[in-house]
Amino acid sequence: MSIQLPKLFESRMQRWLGDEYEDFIASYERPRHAGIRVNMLKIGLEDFKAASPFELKPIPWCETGFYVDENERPGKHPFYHTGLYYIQEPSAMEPAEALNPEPGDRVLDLCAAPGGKSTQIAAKMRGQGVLVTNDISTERTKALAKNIEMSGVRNAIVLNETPDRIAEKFPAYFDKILIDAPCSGEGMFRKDPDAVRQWEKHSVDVCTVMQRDILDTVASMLAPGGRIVYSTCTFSPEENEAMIALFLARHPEFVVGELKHSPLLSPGRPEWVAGLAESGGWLSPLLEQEARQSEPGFTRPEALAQTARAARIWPHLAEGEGHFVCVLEHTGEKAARAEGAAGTASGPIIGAGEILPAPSEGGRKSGGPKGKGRQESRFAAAPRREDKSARQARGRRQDAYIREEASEDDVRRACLQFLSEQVTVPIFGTLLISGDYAYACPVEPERLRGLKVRRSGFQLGMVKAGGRFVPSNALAAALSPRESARSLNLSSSLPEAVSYLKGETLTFGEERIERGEGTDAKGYVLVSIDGYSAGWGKWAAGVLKNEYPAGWRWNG
Ligand SMILES: C[S@@+](CC[C@H](N)C(=O)[O-])C[C@H]1O[C@@H](n2cnc3c(N)ncnc32)[C@H](O)[C@@H]1O
Repeated sequence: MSIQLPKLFESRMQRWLGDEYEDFIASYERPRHAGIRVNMLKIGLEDFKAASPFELKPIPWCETGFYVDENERPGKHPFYHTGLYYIQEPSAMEPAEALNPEPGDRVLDLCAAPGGKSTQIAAKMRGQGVLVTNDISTERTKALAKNIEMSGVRNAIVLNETPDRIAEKFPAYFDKILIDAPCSGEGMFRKDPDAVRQWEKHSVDVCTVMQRDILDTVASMLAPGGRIVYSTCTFSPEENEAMIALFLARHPEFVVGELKHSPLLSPGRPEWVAGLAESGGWLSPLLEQEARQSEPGFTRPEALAQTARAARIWPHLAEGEGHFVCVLEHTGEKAARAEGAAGTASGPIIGAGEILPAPSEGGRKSGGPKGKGRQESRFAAAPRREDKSARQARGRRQDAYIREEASEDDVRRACLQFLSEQVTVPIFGTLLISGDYAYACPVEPERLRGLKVRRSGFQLGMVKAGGRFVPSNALAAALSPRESARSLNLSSSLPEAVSYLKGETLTFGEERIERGEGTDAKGYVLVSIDGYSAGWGKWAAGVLKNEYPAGWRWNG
């Protein structure tokens, strides 16, 4: 066998799988499976199938997921840069399917980096509702923010926090929570040789402590009647069935929900936990202690039996790596949420030329723009009255822009001005200014106070020296060409697309810039590839200055 599996792992699997072990171990000789998931925020499924440069084979448990040949290098196609798909391990597509987020939901993805499941959740939410996506690792939230933005997500906040600090700000808030838990990673041994190196005797023990704490904290953030999906990419029953059974013992207000099983999604294995408990010595110290303390703990047959309703994806039974998924339903009654609550389709918009109050949790506060007509209108930055001292202060600030930070009002004004000139659709949320950056925040900004926030919402842009507003690439990626006052379409089959993605300057005449009548060709242009937005360029006198961000560029 080319992969050297840890001996202890082998003996544990042999013990649990019995006759099935030979098939299981033989799967390590077969190649791993690569997958992509179509981003429905940017393209419809049928359109993608028609345009796909790759041969696609459906992934049975995810309608938008497809197996692709890794040798076709899906990361090296212009469509990848336009966010039309996300490269994702096929089994990893199941947890967000089980969570089933819907437009208007409030969703937390707690352990989210680098963002595979968050982008999947966001696509299902269709830009409506609130997605809080978080990871405890500062470094990993950089990739998370980038993936959220490249996918054109408009309703996400990216946090870099511990679960308990989020819980302080969002008690009983979320309708749906995904815990893609840190785990011993046994299911990833075939895909990632590093996972083998990192696995050691104590991995399972260490992970169970983290998982237990995360589950308990998350329970306090779920609204009555809500749903938690707990997933791992490991086989060990301590981190899966036992973890769930103990959670049920501590939280009788939850039951394990049904999952669509198929020959490819196998049921959970409660009998392994019962066997563990009886034989002793196989449990992590934490679980042994818990099982004793929280009598009847997972030895309660009824709680343990529920874990059969969880699902496992096995590499010898399905085309995917090892995964465990369990739905936990809160048995409380769902409270009705008032129409117009934060982030929903009828919620407040920014860009109407006034500073809107924070969105209320239960519905719209007075003072914000109201009515359908208002939402359909273009942005119009209404002039605001400014007294003499404010005018003088602004004048001084503009003189000293290079040395001084722009004030909140400057950023707000510049942002609204830009939106009114460039963007032809409303944007939902409260305009929140953080340093030089402007965001459309989908929750009451007060909730974010004191938290480590990487993105306070949909990043619209920033103010640079001289008071110049520079739109973010997040904004570009989320808009369609017709939502921008100027746009330029490049063809994926011509070298110009890759030139743009490499950050090169393009030269062309104004006739290629699509724009409304009376709109000057000079200015910010939304650059798309085959009709799907990628980023900004700034055109003047036949030259398009490339604004595609360095960190997103095509390498090599
Ligand atoms: C399995 S990975 C997540 C993969 C991600 N869900 C995706 O689909 O791309 C687990 C993540 O949990 C994060 N993590 C570990 N402990 C955590 C904690 N206590 N709170 C939040 N995140 C945590 C890790 O940094 C890691 O990024």
